[in-house]
Parts: sequence; C-alpha cells; structure tokens
Amino acid sequence: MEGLVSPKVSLRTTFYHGPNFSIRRPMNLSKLNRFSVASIRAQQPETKDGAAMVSAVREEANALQMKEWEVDMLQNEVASSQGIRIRRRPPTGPPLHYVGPFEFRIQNEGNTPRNILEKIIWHKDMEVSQLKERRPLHALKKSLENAPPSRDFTGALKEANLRTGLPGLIAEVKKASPSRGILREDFDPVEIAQSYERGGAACLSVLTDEKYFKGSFENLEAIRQAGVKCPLLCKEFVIDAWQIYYARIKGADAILLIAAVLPDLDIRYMVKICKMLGLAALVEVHDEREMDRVLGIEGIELIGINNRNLETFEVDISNTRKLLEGERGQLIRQKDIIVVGESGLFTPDDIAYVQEAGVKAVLVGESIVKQSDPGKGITGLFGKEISLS
Ligand SMILES: O=P(O)(O)OC[C@@H](O)[C@@H](O)c1c[nH]c2ccccc12
Repeated sequence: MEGLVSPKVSLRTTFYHGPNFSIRRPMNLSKLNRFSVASIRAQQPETKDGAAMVSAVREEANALQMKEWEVDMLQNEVASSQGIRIRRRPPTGPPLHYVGPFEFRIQNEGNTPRNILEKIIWHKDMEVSQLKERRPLHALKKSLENAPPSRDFTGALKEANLRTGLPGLIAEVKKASPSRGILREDFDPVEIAQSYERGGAACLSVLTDEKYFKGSFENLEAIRQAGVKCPLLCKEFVIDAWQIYYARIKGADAILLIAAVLPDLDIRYMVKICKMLGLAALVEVHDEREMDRVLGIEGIELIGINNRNLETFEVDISNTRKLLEGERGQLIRQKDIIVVGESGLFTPDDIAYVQEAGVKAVLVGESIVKQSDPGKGITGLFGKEISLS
C-alpha cells in the first residue's frame, strides 16, 4: 500500500507530501468492502460460490482496513512523541464488526474525539478532502496568478508597535466560538473590518472555519475586495498544505499554524510554502513544550502564545508571561521573533501585562467585536486612541 512508508519520516506528512502535495490517502476501504460485496451479490445470486466470494472479499478488505488502522496509529505515535495530544482522524474508523447481516463500528477511545480541538480537526480532515476533490492543487496553483498581491503582515505589526509604543493589534473578525457561542448577532464582516481599520488595528484576523466559528472564506475575500488595507490573517485549522494555497488565493497575507496539531516536519514544510507564496506564518503555541519545539525550527518570524487552552477553553493570560521567561525570552529576542499575545485580553491592564512580558503584538477578538462600534472598542481596550488620524 502506498501509504505504508518507513516510520523514520513523519507518516502524517507523507500523506500529503507527494508530488503536487496531493494526499496519497489509502482508498476508502469500508466503501470498497460494501461495494464489492454488493456487486458480487448482484452477479451471483445466493449460491454457495457467491457466499464464499462475499466472505473472501470481506476478509481481504478487513485485513487491509486493519493495516490502514495500524498505519494511522503509528502516525499518531510519531505526533505524540513530540508531545502532540491532538490526534488525526482515523481514515476509515476501526474495523467493522459483523453480526449476521449487520455491520457496525464500536465507539471507543480510538474513534471518538477526546476534546473540542480534536473534534474540529477531525471534521476539518473530511472537509478538506472534499474541497480538494473539487479543486485539486494543480488547479489552485493556476489561480495563484489572479490572487490579490500579498502584503507585509509582520512589517505592519512592527510599524504599529514602533509608532504607538504599544503592541501592534491584530483585530479579529469573529462571529462565534465553541466556548462563547454567538458573540455578535448583527454580524457584517466588512463593516466590522472597516471599523477596526479606522480604530487603528495594524492587521486583521478573519476566521474562516464555518462549522465551529461561523466564519467563511467569503468573509475573507469580501474584506479584501472591499479595499481594507490592513494585512489579513486567515484563521484556519491548517492540516494540509492545500489550505495554504487556498487562503492565498482568497486574499490572505498570513496564515495560522497550530503547533498542538502539526508535527515539526509539517511546520517546517508549511513555513517554507508560506515563504514561497509570500505569506507570513503565525505559529501558535500553548505551553513550554510547544514553544521549545517551535524555537527549534528555522525561519520562524511570528509566534503566537494562546492564553486559551484549546482542550479545556480555560483562559489564563499569565501563560504569555510563563512562556517568555528566562532563556526562552532571550532566544526569542536573539532571533528577532515577534511574539503575539492571543486570547482573553479585555482591558488596558491586560495589554500592559502581556507587553511587560515581552509581546510586540496582540490578537484580540471577543472584547472588541462585541462593542456596538468595534473601532471605538479598540480605544477602550488600549485606554487611548491609537489610530493615525
Ligand atoms: O476572542 P479572544 O479571547 O480575544 O481570542 C481571539 C483569538 O486569540 C482566538 O480566537 C484564537 C486564538 N487561536 C485560535 C485558534 C483557532 C480559533 C480561534 C483562536
């Protein structure tokens, strides 16, 4: 089977690192199983030979399915050896069990997501496979020529920081989240983006996940087409390089890569793709282990420290401080990396606290998107006017 490769390399990576980066997924064996059984039944009525063939096909498909299951387990093992707790979706689920004519899968630890981030990632896996079928990478690559030019996301943050003496603001266009529900009913993404820009945001973050955050790529595209000058971060759950190309085509200037989800090899590879496409990569970490992994990767310019634990949703802004203390902070300064403080920032005191800890930028959603005038919300957040005019 093609997907079976040496365990020396990241198995997860090999699935989409083929020529053209297309996923070399093993075929959907449960479908094959059902299809073959049905087609044999159609040709051979309920004869003895027919029954034997049905059972042979079933056995073979089950054996392959078991193999596929094992490969997937190995893939998750590689990730977990790097401290990654978020597992990838098993491609076909555990082997089918038969009782008489019925087939069913037993729900167990292996085929049920353990937390919300895992749930989001498993859903994203299916979503991306479907999108890729409709628009394969070679087609996407052709559309790159027509994409709006990319703008300097990191530069805009640095400039704002120098100009105001405060962390550069990435203001988030966010309608809802799994932890907070709907944040704003009358949600006009373009109006909110323009208001943020007037209020002095350096950059914007646009959520594109539909199912859990009620965002969309249409929102990203509309904001870009409306002439908003702030560089745009595509806030997605990236698991496949295809999504990076897609974001660029829709007008993104930067993209989020979550270290809790991606093994080192994937981050390295995706950061290179971002550079090639002129996108900034904001690599998000939650804890010391993720920070150390990311600091070991060459070419990283932007690190986000998320104060929200994506597994439990708890927010604690002292996380930013904890991860920037001592040698880590020194290394970050040496490497000239810009750190972004993310989530749970509501007041000028919160901003001062994370700035003191060493961040040069902040990513804020809830506290400003909820205000009737989101741009004025920015003035409230910083305790002073930060717009140019
Ligand atoms: O609304 P808040 O608490 O200000 O948080 C914004 C942003 O940090 C948060 O939306 C976020 C940070 N990392 C993410 C990853 C996926 C989805 C969302 C996020």
